Amino acid sequence: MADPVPDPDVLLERGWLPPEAADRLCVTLLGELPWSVHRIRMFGRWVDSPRLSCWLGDPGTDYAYSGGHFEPLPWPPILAELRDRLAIELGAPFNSALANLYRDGNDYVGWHRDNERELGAHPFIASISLGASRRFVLRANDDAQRQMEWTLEHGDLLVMAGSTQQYWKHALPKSAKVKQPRINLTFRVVRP
Ligand SMILES: O=C(O)CCC(=O)C(=O)O
Ligand SMILES: [Fe+2]
Repeated sequence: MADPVPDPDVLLERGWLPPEAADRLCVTLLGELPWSVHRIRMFGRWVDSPRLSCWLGDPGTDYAYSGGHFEPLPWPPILAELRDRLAIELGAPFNSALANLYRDGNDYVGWHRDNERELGAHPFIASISLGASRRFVLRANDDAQRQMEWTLEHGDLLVMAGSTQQYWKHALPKSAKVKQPRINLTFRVVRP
């Protein structure tokens, strides 16, 4: 019999950012990041990604995902500070981040893995949630019935590590009742 798929290597720290810091970050990023619609490739077609995004990072951390290619925007000070705190606490040399803005519950991210070659064999991803609470779901690649989910809230930190991207997909489903925006920051280590 094949080895069972390991559980995802996920850590959730509620309220990692205190409410006032999370509020300030959310308002600043909403107003100041140059949000845009990324074009991604889905089932062989180019489509608008169903959310707004902004790719940030050190020079040279160009990132190719879903068929697109993105040059990073330099770190705004408020994000450089957050990156440094995460790097120290988690012991990971984060050099880039994908910021996502879900304008309301109609915006979403479909099932995917963050397993691009640039992220290495065991991608280490630290994800900060700001604004509206949204469901975040993990599903085993080989068994759609095997799922786990969390409601990510303002100020939460979620870390995905180890073999999570190898064996599990994740998604942030639509939610008709959500009327408020949510921002998500996923800090990553991109190798040349
Ligand atoms: O918004 C989230 O919590 C997840 C975003 C995500 O999976 C991604 O940007 O790769
Ligand atoms: Fe992802």
